[in-house]
Amino acid sequence: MSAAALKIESLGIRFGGLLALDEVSIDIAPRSIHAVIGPNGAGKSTLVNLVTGIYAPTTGRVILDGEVLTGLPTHRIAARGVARTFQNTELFTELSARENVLIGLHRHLGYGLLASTLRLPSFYRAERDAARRADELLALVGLEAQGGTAAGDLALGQQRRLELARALAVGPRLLLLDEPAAGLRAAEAEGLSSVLLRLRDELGLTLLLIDHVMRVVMGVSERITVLNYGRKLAEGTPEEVRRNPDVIAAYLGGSPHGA
Ligand SMILES: Nc1ncnc2c1ncn2[C@@H]1O[C@H](COP(=O)(O)OP(=O)(O)OP(=O)(O)O)[C@@H](O)[C@H]1O
Repeated sequence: MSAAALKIESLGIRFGGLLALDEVSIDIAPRSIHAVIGPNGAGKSTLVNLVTGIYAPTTGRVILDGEVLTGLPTHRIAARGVARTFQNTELFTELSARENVLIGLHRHLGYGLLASTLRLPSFYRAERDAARRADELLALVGLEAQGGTAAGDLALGQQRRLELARALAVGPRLLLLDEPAAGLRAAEAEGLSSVLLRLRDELGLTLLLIDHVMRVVMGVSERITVLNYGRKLAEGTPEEVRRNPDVIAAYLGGSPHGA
């Protein structure tokens, strides 16, 4: 897996009369964690939906390692190595943690209906490899002891890490995270932060992180972009952003949780 550089160029989208994102440009270095923060309705989720191809922009484009993603269908963008997690976890609660990861792996490996129906040797080999890979991914997110536990029985912090493991099953180079720390207790948020750092440092992933939990954002990000009313309000290191008077003013009305 090579590290991915993401270039967001003058990206904009209009929903009827509302300019939800107004010509926003962001450069994200390979193998880095870049956060996008901003008050509710600032355009953060819209940005993720534009990068993953769910929405088509009114202006601008998204470029991953020199290749233009804008205009490609979502599955082609995913095939280029872009994965995401959602604000609300989308786990199969009745299935075990390991099975949830295996589903992600099967979708990705797709060893073929013929091999699986006829139980060809390639099927068993693929199954064995998938089981090993699922356990590796669970260990990576600190859930090695929870493989057999139903996803619905895991604590919220564990469920969020399981979502990460499942997203990793498709072998992404760029991971987009939509509020992974929302609602987590302090210790859980800390556990999540250390997993995010591992994904960057051990897997060499590039991460675009959206979150309101400032402890996590400030603790893991190299750079932060602040959006407000669809526009870029500020950008810089966590320290620069924290001291920026425009950012402080934008947050005065509704201070970010966990700040
Ligand atoms: N599909 C859509 N149709 C119409 N308006 C939309 C659509 N998606 C988002 N919007 C509007 O675009 C603006 C930006 O929304 P978005 O969800 O991106 O904000 P956000 O920064 O992610 O907010 P939050 O922190 O609450 O998740 C909002 O005013 C929202 O109502």
